[in-house]
Amino acid sequence: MLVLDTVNQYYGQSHTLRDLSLDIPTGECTVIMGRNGVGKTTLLQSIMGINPLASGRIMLDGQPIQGHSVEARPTLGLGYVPQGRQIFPLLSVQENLDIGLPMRPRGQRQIPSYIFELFPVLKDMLARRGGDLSGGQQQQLAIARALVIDPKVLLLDEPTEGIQPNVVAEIAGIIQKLNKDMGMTVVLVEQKLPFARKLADRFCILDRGQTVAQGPMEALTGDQVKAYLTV
Ligand SMILES: Nc1ncnc2c1ncn2[C@@H]1O[C@H](COP(=O)(O)OP(=O)(O)OP(=O)(O)O)[C@@H](O)[C@H]1O
Repeated sequence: MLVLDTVNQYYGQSHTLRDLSLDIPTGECTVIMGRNGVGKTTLLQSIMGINPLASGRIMLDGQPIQGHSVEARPTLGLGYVPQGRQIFPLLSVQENLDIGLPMRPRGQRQIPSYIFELFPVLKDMLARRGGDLSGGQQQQLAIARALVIDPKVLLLDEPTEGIQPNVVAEIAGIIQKLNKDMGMTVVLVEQKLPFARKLADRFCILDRGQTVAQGPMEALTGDQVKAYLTV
């Protein structure tokens, strides 16, 4: 279980996450939703240690993780696919993947073979520069790169943003395999409601840095969608 307990975070004077508490159950897919600017990316970045907390605790399987540096968080089992993918455009696909290898245990520093089973397209493009891939292929590379460390929890920030519908369906299938077949805990920031409904077991809606609604996905009501999600 990943637990956020009364988390507060500021950018300068700007109070971005406000007493935010959230339980993310192991093995489930939890979607974080909310309008632009409510703090979804900040929440994921705080879990990854990119943004220091002003107060509150983040615990993974009962252990507080704030004491761990941003570099150490992946070794705790946290895989992160940032918004906008942020692959290295001038490095090859192989080099982008290899970046995670030093975080694997000694003696096991090779790309796990299941990654190429999930993303066969990447195997055919290992020598190609990341920047020469299509948007969908770059998103696949970003997910694959996060998987190199064998994460327990995979955090994905708007993985469908700017991606063609056929690739969105492919990415949905991959997330489902990771979550439902392999039991990986998934935290998904997503604005597209049908995609969220397809994948998520639970939802959490943020508004101005606070959790305003959460529960099983099927309990999300039309009124909540209207109040917090539609523009
Ligand atoms: N590095 C930063 N410095 C200062 N303010 C920031 C920074 N990053 C984000 N913010 C502000 O914090 C608030 C929350 O931003 P955040 O990106 O977490 O929201 P979001 O819900 O992910 O939005 P979006 O859906 O647009 O990605 C916004 O008002 C944003 O302008």
